[in-house]
Amino acid sequence: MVLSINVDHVATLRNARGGHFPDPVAAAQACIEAGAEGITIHLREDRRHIRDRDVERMKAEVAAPLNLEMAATEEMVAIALRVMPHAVCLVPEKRQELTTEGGLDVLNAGPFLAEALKRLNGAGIRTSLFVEADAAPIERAAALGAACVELHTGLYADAAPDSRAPHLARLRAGAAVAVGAGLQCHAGHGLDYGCVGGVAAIPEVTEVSIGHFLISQSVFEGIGSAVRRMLALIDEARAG
Ligand SMILES: CC(=O)[C@@H](O)[C@H](O)COP(=O)(O)O
Ligand SMILES: NCC(=O)COP(=O)(O)O
Repeated sequence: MVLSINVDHVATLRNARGGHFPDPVAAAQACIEAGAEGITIHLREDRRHIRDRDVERMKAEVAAPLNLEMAATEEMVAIALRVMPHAVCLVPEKRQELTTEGGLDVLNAGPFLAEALKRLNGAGIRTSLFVEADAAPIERAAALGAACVELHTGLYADAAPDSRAPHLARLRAGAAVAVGAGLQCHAGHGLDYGCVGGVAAIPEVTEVSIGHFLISQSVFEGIGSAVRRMLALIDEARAG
């Protein structure tokens, strides 16, 4: 299972003072040195954390697959085709949201989503749609030509531990639908030490993106320790 670390909130801290540190690129390099196999960044339309220069530097200076999360807009597609990250994950964005609140409304998406996927696929970029773990959006993602889906794990992660079972069952079922539809199945949002194991134990899930909790935990134990601890929990869960 690939652990891709989302370093958005290193940029949040950097932007708090408008300076140069902490540097999200240095954080990404530290994550890779600690054993993470990918980096995820979300270039939001409002640039509240990751900025355009961060995207360019992450591609140029970090020797690991870069997964660029972005809205399905002309502006973002043009940036992706210029920077050429390893992967793009199309996610929903609402200006007023604190963080991503759910999966893309794939079933009601306009024609631009299919166009964006065609252009990104055509450039050789691995495409993914961030979706709820339900058959209809997953199957629609496959029909639209996405290579992957990333299952939104927020409801599972935010649930009280003794209430997670139905959310995990939904993720398991969604992962099976995804692979059955010929998609690579990834997962992410809100995962922490306490709940990552349930998702990591889903055999069809081949990549998880983890950011806010791990960067927050880094404040107390350092980024290398947090990455190694998360990897150990993932490995333990995969081993069953
Ligand atoms: C799509 C998703 O769940 C996250 O990767 C997203 O980046 C969250 O947005 P913030 O990083 O702005 O919280
Ligand atoms: N797509 C999920 C991601 O990149 C990280 O989400 P979070 O762990 O910051 O909630």
